[in-house]
Amino acid sequence: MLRVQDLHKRYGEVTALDGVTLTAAPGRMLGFLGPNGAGKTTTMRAVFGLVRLDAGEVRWRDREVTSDVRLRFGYMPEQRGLYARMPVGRQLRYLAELHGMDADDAGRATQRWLTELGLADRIDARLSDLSHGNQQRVQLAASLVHDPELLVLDEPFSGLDPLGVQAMSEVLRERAAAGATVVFSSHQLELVEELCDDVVIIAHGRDQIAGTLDEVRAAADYRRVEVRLADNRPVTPPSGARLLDAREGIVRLQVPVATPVPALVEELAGQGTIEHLTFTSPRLTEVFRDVVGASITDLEHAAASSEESVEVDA
Ligand SMILES: Nc1ncnc2c1ncn2[C@@H]1O[C@H](COP(=O)(O)OP(=O)(O)OP(=O)(O)O)[C@@H](O)[C@H]1O
Repeated sequence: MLRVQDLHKRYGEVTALDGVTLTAAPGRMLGFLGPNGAGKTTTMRAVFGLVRLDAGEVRWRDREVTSDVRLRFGYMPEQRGLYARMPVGRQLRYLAELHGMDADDAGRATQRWLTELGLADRIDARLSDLSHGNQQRVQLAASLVHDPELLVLDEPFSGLDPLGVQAMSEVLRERAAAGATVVFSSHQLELVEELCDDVVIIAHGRDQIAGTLDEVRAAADYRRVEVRLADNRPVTPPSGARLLDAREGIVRLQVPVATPVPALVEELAGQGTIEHLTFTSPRLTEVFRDVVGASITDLEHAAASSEESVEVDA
């Protein structure tokens, strides 16, 4: 279990972390989300001791995270940090040995991961001679080559083509299934929804919502309704509902969570024959927009009221 507890970090005037707290469990995948500048990279770097924190702590399996403990961690940083001119295989073997593997095991692990990621024939190529997506695969291999118990990846999917996304997804799923704790940040929320068991959304260096994917989606105070009436008859939103959009005959509505489903069905049925009706929790994208939008509004209110109080004091 990884526990990140109440992290605080300022860079001069900028508050990067303002109490970030999260837990990631073995055998599960955690999506670590937040808008640009929310503090995701700073939190991840803190797990690896790369940030001098003002306050807070990181614990692994209820113990302090020392450099020995970190040998069992794997990190794919946002600023990819491998040696551009060194042959791919050589640097993977080197990194495996740095993490305590002997030369034979390091060689085998290098072969295994390059094969698994479709790069076996590039083992002697220089990293800089590979395409962007293949360099990203090597970065992934570098974070995995020592078989870490905790895998932390900063935007691993950015810039990958659909096949690269699929390969990356499969590896992460397989690692979690093998018992590793997997944490990754991403702005591709559909992908997060597809892959993750758990989700944390942060904004302004603070966590805003955390839980299983289902909990986070169900926490919203509305549900999504999709409806199509026979003959594409138009739908008038029932009382309390809000029209989201209408495309190809399907009308999407937001209804308050307290709306009784039978009453909703009755009202829609009164408008025509229902051919299609679904009632689901909002998508992660909607939750993200709600949570992050609300926190920006809160901050603006706080700023406005502090300005007001300055004026009153003056
Ligand atoms: N070394 C640094 N010096 C000064 N400010 C920094 C430094 N590192 C991060 N920050 C600031 O801290 C805040 C959080 O940055 P961070 O990179 O953690 O955000 P992020 O959530 O990873 O963003 P993104 O989604 O854009 O990658 C930002 O305002 C950033 O400018």
